Amino acid sequence: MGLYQNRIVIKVGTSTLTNEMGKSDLRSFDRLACVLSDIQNMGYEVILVSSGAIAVGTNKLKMKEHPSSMRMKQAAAAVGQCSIMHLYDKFFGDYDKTIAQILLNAEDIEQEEKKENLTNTFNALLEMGIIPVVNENDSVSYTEIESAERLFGDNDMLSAVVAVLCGAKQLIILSDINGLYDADPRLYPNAKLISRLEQIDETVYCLAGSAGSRRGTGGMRTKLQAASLATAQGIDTIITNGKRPQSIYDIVKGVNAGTLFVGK
Ligand SMILES: Nc1ncnc2c1ncn2[C@@H]1O[C@H](COP(=O)(O)OP(=O)(O)O)[C@@H](O)[C@H]1O
Ligand SMILES: N[C@@H](CCC(=O)OP(=O)(O)O)C(=O)O
Repeated sequence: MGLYQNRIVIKVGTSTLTNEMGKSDLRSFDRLACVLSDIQNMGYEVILVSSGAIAVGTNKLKMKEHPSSMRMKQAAAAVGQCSIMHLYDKFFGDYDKTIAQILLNAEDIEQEEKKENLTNTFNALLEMGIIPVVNENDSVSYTEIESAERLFGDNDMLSAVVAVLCGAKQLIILSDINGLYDADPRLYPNAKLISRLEQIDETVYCLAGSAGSRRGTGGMRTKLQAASLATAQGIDTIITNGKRPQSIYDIVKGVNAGTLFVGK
């Protein structure tokens, strides 16, 4: 399949969009909107895959703890999704950009007709210079939240699925860490950043531990699975730090920042 050389998918995790107290990190939202708007002004087509609905909803509902039941998680996601779209609309609006919301479930990708509709919608939005903001439709689906048989797994996987569906040239996964290290730096402070990988095999999976913050899910393992799916379709995948979205300027020009998984 041919890839669109100017089309980029960026995924941002909960840990980048919320602070230690679980509240929305407004500076992160603003910085991200600024860089992505600027990148679009430079001629790139931008698709944003954003997590954060459950965490932001949990905060808005003033729940004392992260909800443990499925129904409360889904309710929190329904509330939080509104809030994050409101914030994106506000910040992207400041940079004169229009955004659109696309909420997906696994079956939307599995059925050929739905898949085609979805691709047409993405293409129409991008042609009009609109920035689609994608999340899993958590309120009607549980694949993301806790199913054992998961296609998306979490939003890392969803971002790879979207990158493949849209024929993006690059998938950029923004995390709360600079990239993949040779061990989890939270446990091993001397761990070294790996700047480039041609192959994702079992030895690489062995380096990946679980999520770093209470707010993130999946940790590096799900990012490796996403990179594996995307690179198999020729899509370069980069993990980099969401607190410094300015590195996206380098990444789109092919300059390394974080960890690059080379597309095959
Ligand atoms: N080998 C590794 N290299 C880098 N980070 C790792 C590694 N193993 C585990 N991690 C953890 O993965 C975390 C990032 O994943 P996660 O918490 O799910 O964040 P996000 O919300 O950005 O998706 C890091 O903060 C880190 O603690
Ligand atoms: N759809 C969920 C995403 C959960 C998820 O994958 O979170 P993260 O590991 O921070 O990307 C939400 O919006 O809360």
